[in-house]
Amino acid sequence: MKTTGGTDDQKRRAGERAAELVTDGTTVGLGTGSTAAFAVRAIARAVDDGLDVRGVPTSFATRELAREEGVPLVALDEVETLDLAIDGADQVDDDLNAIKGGGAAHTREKVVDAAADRFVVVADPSKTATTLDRAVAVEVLPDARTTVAARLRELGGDPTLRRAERKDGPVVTDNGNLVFDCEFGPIDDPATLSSDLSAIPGCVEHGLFVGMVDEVYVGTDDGVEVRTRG
Ligand SMILES: O=C[C@H](O)[C@H](O)[C@H](O)COP(=O)(O)O
Repeated sequence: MKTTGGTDDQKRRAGERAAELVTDGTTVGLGTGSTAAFAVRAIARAVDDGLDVRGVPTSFATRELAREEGVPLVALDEVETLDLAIDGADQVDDDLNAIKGGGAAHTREKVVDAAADRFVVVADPSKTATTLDRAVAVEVLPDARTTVAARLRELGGDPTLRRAERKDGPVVTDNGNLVFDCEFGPIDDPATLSSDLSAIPGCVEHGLFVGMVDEVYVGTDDGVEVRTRG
């Protein structure tokens, strides 16, 4: 379920600017998606030029990309903290709360992004909103999909099991789970919804990232707008 309306140039500007934050010795979380991919490629070029970094990939897809491009990698279970994480988002509000998971990678992304001293989202103008209102991705244990769907409806949501493209059946995440896309309409209180979703047994992780993002780099047609929390 991709929701972006931005251009590749906008995404490239955001990704490349964020990649400039990577300095010698940095352990950097490598986000997932089309915007974060520009940062990964820019980091790879810096590695070619001699930069010493360790990348922590947030998905199978990003691990493959980073390997192809030549970014040295370290596994998530080998790090306790990261210096920096650079990741995309499906939507970011004025308080820098975000919705992620359009590529079903939000569970590992949240682990990596939360462990980073500095978490920078790279985005294009189509991702910005005053109030979050996109569907929230909810990764669920396969056997818990019926009970979790019922709890999501009790919270006012309208969950739809994400279907795979070019495969019959549902999307299966890198962790072997399923994903609901859950419509809540405008989310006036992301913090409360985030807590409520986290409390559902069988919900592995959801795509609301509340109070986690330090900066958003929004690539525009002629530059990069930097938004900072607070
Ligand atoms: O699961 C995927 C991630 O959360 C992505 O970072 C998010 O969907 C944004 O992807 P894109 O930059 O391709 O719009």
